[in-house]
Amino acid sequence: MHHATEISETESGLAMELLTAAQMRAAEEAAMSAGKVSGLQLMERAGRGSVDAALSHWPDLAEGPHHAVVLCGPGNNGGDGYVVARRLLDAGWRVEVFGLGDAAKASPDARRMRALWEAAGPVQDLREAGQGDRPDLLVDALFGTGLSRSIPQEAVTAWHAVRTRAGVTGQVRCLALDCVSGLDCDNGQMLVPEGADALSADLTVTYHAAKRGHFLKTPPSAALKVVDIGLEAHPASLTAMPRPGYLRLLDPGRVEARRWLEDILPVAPGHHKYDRGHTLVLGGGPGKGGAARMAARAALRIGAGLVTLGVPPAAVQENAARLDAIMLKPLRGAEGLAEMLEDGRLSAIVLGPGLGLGEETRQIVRTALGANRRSVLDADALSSFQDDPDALFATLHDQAVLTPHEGEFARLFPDLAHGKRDVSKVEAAALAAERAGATILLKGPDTVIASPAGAVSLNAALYERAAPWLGTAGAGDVLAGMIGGLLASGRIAPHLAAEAAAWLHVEAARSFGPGLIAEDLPEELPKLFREIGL
Ligand SMILES: NC(=O)C1=CN([C@@H]2O[C@H](COP(=O)(O)OP(=O)(O)OC[C@H]3O[C@@H](n4cnc5c(N)ncnc54)[C@H](OP(=O)(O)O)[C@@H]3O)[C@@H](O)[C@H]2O)[C@@H](O)CC1
Ligand SMILES: [K+]
Repeated sequence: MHHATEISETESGLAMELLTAAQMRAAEEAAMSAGKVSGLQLMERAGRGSVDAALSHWPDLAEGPHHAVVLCGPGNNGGDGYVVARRLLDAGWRVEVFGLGDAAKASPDARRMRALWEAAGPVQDLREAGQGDRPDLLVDALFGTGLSRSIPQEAVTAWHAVRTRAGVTGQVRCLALDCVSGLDCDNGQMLVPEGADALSADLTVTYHAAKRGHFLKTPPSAALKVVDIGLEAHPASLTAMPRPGYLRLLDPGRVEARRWLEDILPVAPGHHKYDRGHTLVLGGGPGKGGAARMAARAALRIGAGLVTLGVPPAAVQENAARLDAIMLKPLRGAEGLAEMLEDGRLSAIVLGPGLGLGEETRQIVRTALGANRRSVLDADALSSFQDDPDALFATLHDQAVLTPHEGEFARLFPDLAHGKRDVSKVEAAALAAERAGATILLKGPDTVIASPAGAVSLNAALYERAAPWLGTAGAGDVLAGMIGGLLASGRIAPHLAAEAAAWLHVEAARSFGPGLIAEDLPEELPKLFREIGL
C-alpha cells in the first residue's frame, strides 16, 4: 500500500492548520461573501482537483481510458462527485453514476452539477450498484463535511457491492472525495450503522486544508492529498503562538525543520555544557532501572549538557555498571531529592519511568514540582495520583509537561477520556491542560500536545509518517527523556520542547525503520540531526 500526504504548494514547508467542518465552511463562506468565488466554481475546482490528484497518484489510470463507478450523496459532496463523473467521461472513461437521496432537496450547486452530468449520462438508483463489471476506480462522493449522523445502511451496502462486483480481476482503487463517507471530520470517529463494515479508501482528496478527522484515530484512508481550490490559506509558523481554536499539524518538512529545531535544540557555538542545562532523571529500585536509563540516554543525546540519574542507594551498583557519560547519584526519597535540588544547576527533572507506584512517588513528585523545576511527569509519576488527581493538579505549574498514554490519561481525567463521543482527542487534551495548568502530551499515533495557554498541536505518525515500530516497550520512556533534555536549557517553553521531542521521536523511528527497539531511538538522533542539516 502506498502511504502519502501531499500538501499544496502554498502550504508546503509550513505547519498545516487542521480544520473542523465549521472552520472549512467559514473559509468557504468568507470567500463567497467577498465575491471572490462562487460555490459552483469551488465545486468545479474540487472535482477537477480530485481527478488530477487521483491520476497523479495512480499513473496507470492516467494512461488510456478506464472504468469508474461514482456514488453520489444528497449534498455538496455528491455535487463534487458529479463533477468528477463528468471530467472522467470527458477523458474518455466509461462512467456509471449512482445517486442517493432526493435530488430535489439538494443544494442549487449540487443540482446544477447533477444536471450537467445528466446531459451526458443517467443517475441510477443506488440499490442497483452491485450489478455490472468491476470498475478500476470507485469514487466515494456520498458524504463529506456535512455528515451529522451515522450514514445510511444503503450507502454502506452499495459501496461494498461495487468493490466486490464480479468480472475484471485486479483491485478496485477507492477514491474518497473530501473524506471517507462516515468519517466525522472533527474527531475521526466513523459513523456507520451498528454492525456495518465501515468504508475505506486508498486515497482521500480533500480541499483547501486537511480536516482534523483525517489525522485523529486510525485513518480509514491509506493516503491523503490536499488540493488548492483557491481559498485564502492561513499560513502557520511553528514558532509563533497559534491563535485560539487553531490546531496545527507538526509536519514541517526537512527544510523548515532545520530552522525550527535550530531555535529549540540547546546546542550553539560558544555554548558550554551548563548553558545546555542539566537534566536529572529519577530511577527506580534494583532491577527497575532500564526505563530511567533509556530516558537519561535520550536526554543526553538530544542535547542536555549533563544528565544525572538519581536512584535509591540499593540500585547504585547495578546502574554504575551500565553508565558512562551519564552521572549517577544515590537518592533517598523525597528528602534526598530536596537536598539534591539545592543545586540550582539541576534545571530539569524527568520523573516516572520505573519509579514505582505509591506515596513515596507522590512525595517525590510534590518535591520536584515544589522546587519549581521544569519537569516531565510520565508513567508511575502520573498513575500514583489516580485516586486523587486534584492533589496532583494543585501542585502542577506551567513549567511541567505530563506525557500520559490514553490509559494514564483516563485515570487522571476520567470525564475527558477518549471514547466519550462528544469529546475529540484534541478537545480532551486542551481541556486537560487547562485543568492541570501544565502542558499535556497525550500519546498515540495521533499525539496531541496542548499547553495551558491554549496552544494545541498534533504530531501524527500517520500516512507517510507512519511509524508502526514505535509501538515498542520503552519508547515512551525515551520520549520523556527527550523532552527533559530539551527543557534543561531553559530557553524554550515546555510545549515547544514537547512538540519538538514528539516530532523527532517519530522521525527517529522512521529513520531506523524495521526492527526498532526503544534503545535505538536515542542512538538514531545523531544521524537524524545530520540529515536535517543541523
Ligand atoms: N466547504 C467548502 O468550501 C466546499 C465544500 N465542498 C463539498 O461539499 C461538502 C459538504 O457538503 P454539504 O455540507 O452539503 O454536506 P455533505 O457532506 O454532502 O452531506 C450533507 C447532506 O447529507 C445529508 N445527511 C447528512 N448525514 C446524513 C445521514 N446520515 N443520512 C442521510 N443523509 C445525511 C444532509 O441532509 P440533512 O442532514 O440536512 O438532513 C445533507 O443533505 C464537502 O465535503 C465537499 O465535498 C466542495 O464542493 C468545495 C467547497
Ligand atoms: K466522501
